[in-house]
Amino acid sequence: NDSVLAATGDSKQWAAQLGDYAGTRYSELDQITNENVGDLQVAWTFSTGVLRGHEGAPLVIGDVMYVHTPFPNNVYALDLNNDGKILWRYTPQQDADVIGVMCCDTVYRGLAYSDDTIFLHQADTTLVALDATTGDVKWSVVNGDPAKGETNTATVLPVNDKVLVGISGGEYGVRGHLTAYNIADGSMAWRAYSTGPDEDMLVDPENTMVLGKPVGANSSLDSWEGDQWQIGGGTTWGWTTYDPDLNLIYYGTGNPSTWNPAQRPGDNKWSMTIMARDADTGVAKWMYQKTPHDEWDFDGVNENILVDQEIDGTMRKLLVNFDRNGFAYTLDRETGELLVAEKYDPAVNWATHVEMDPASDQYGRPQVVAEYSTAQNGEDVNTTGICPAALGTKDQQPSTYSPKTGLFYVPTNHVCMDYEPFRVSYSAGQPYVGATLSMFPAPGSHGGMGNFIAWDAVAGEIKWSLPEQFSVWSGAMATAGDVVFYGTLEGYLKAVDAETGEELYKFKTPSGIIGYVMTYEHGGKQYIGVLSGVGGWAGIGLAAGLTNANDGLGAVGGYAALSDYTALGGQLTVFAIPD
Ligand SMILES: O=C(O)c1cc(C(=O)O)c2c(n1)C(=O)C(=O)c1cc(C(=O)O)[nH]c1-2
Repeated sequence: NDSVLAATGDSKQWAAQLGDYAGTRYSELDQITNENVGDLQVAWTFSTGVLRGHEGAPLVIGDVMYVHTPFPNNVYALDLNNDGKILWRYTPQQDADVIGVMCCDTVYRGLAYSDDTIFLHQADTTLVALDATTGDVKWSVVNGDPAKGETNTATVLPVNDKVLVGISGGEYGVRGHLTAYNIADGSMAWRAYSTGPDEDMLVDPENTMVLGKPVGANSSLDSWEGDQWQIGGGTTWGWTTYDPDLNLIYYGTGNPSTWNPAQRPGDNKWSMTIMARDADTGVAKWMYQKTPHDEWDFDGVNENILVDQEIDGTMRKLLVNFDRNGFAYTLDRETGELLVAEKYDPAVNWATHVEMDPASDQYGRPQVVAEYSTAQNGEDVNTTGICPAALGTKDQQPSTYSPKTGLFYVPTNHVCMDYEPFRVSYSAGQPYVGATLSMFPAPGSHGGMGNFIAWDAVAGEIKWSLPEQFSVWSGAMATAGDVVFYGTLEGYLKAVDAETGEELYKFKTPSGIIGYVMTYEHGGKQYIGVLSGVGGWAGIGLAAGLTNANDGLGAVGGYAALSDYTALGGQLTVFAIPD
C-alpha cells in the first residue's frame, strides 16, 4: 500500500502501531540521543477521559495526532499546530455487555492509517473507516458477534487495497480467523480460518509448506478429535506484519480451546502457528506450529519482525518471533525454514529445547519435560512450578529492532505458574477456559517479575538483561539516537543505551504503562509520547477491581503488589528536550 509505505517512511510521523510494515518500531529520528536523553522533560499531556488499560500508541500523520482509548474506544484528533486542540472526536456507541466477554481487560492496541483514513476496530468487532480530516464515517462493517464471545483488542493492518482484521475470544471457544476487507467500501475480500477444512483455511495441500514439505490434505481436521476444531480457538488477536517484496503477510494464531488439553487430543492445528499468506488471495504459503497440543495457554500471536541479517556470510530475509512459550524463533520468511529456536529467559523449563534436526520425526517440535506437562499429569491435578506462566515470557507487548546495533529489544515476563486443568462444557458466549492458574515470580529470580532484554537473533543469545520489578508490559521503541525506550507497570518511562543497556532517564507517569512508546517530529523538534493507564492481563486486578488471587485467569494474585505503586489512569504524556 503506497500510502502506508509513504506515511511510515516519513520518520517525522508515527503512522502504524508497529512503526512500519516490518514491525521494527524503529525511528530514524536522532535529535534525542544517548548523550542528551537525560534532559527530557514533559512537554504536554492529554487525559483520555477513560480508565482501565491503555495499550497501543497514538498515531501522528502530518500535523495531527490521533489518540484512541480502551473501551468505549473513543478517538481524538489533536491539532499539533494549536497546542493539541481537539479537531474532532469520534465516540462509538457500543453495548457495554462486550466488557463481560473480554478475557484480559478492555484494551485496544490502537488505530491504523492509510489513504486519508483512520481505521478504528472496536471491542464489539465493528471496524470503522473514518475520514482522517473530518472524522466522518466512510463505512463500517461487523467482523464478529460478542454474544458468542467474539471481541476485538487488536489493531488492523492496511495492505494493498485491503485491510486485515483479526478476532479475539480463545477463552470462549471462538474459531479464529483473519479477514481481509476492501479498503474502498468495507466489503469482505477473503477470510482464512485457523482451523478446519483446507478450503476454510485457504490452505493449498500441495503448495502450502510446513518445514520444507507440502502440508498435505486435511492437516487441521486430522489433528483434532471429532469436531472440537469448530470451538477450538486459534484466535488472531495479535499482530500482522507484511513484506511488500514477497507480498506475504505474517501473523500468529492463539491457544486451542479449552485450556484443558484432555478435552482436545491431537496437535490442534493450526493453533499456535506462524502463518505466512499471500496478501491478495489469503492462501497460505507456509505455516509453522510452535506449540503443538498446547498445555499451558502459550498463544502464538506475538509480532513477527521482518529483518534482513547475515547468517554464515549470506544475507537472509528473516522473521523473528518472541513466543509466549519462551522460545525466540528466527525463520527464513520466504520459505518458513527454521533457523534458530532458543530460550530468551533462562527460567523457561517446560521444554528442554526445540528439535532442530530435519531428519528427526520431532523436527521443529519443543521437547516437553514430563514434570511440567499438564496433559501427562492429567485433569484435576495441579502441575506446579511451570515456567513461564500462561502469559508467557512475552505477551502481546511489541519489541523493537535497531538496524544500527542489529539487536532486538524485548519487554519480557519472568513469571511462573501452577496450572490445574478441569473439564468444562461449551456454551456460546460463556467462558470456556478449563484450568485454574496461579502465578508468581520465577524462583531464584532477581526478586522481580520482568526483564528488559537485548537479543541477538542470529546467535540466539541474550546480549544484556535489565531486571524489572514487574513484567514489562509496554511496547518498546529504538531510535537512531542509539536510545531504546520502554515503560513499566509502576508507571516509569525509561530510556536506556541501545548498546550497553545503561539506564539514561526515567520519569514516573501518572499510572502504570502498558502503552507503546512512539516518537514524532513537529516544528523541527523531536517528541516522545506514551500512554499511561494500568491494565491488560497483568494489571487486570487493578483495572477490573478484582482481589481474589485466582481471578483474572490467575493474574490477580501474581501482580497484587502493583497496587502499592500505581492506580488507574488514562493519560498521554509527551516529552521533549527544552530549547
Ligand atoms: O485467546 C484470545 O482470544 C486472547 C485474547 C486476548 C485479547 O484480546 O486481549 C488476550 C489473550 N487471549 C491472552 O491469552 C493474553 O495473554 C492476553 C493478554 C492481553 C493483554 O492485552 O494484556 N490480552 C490477551
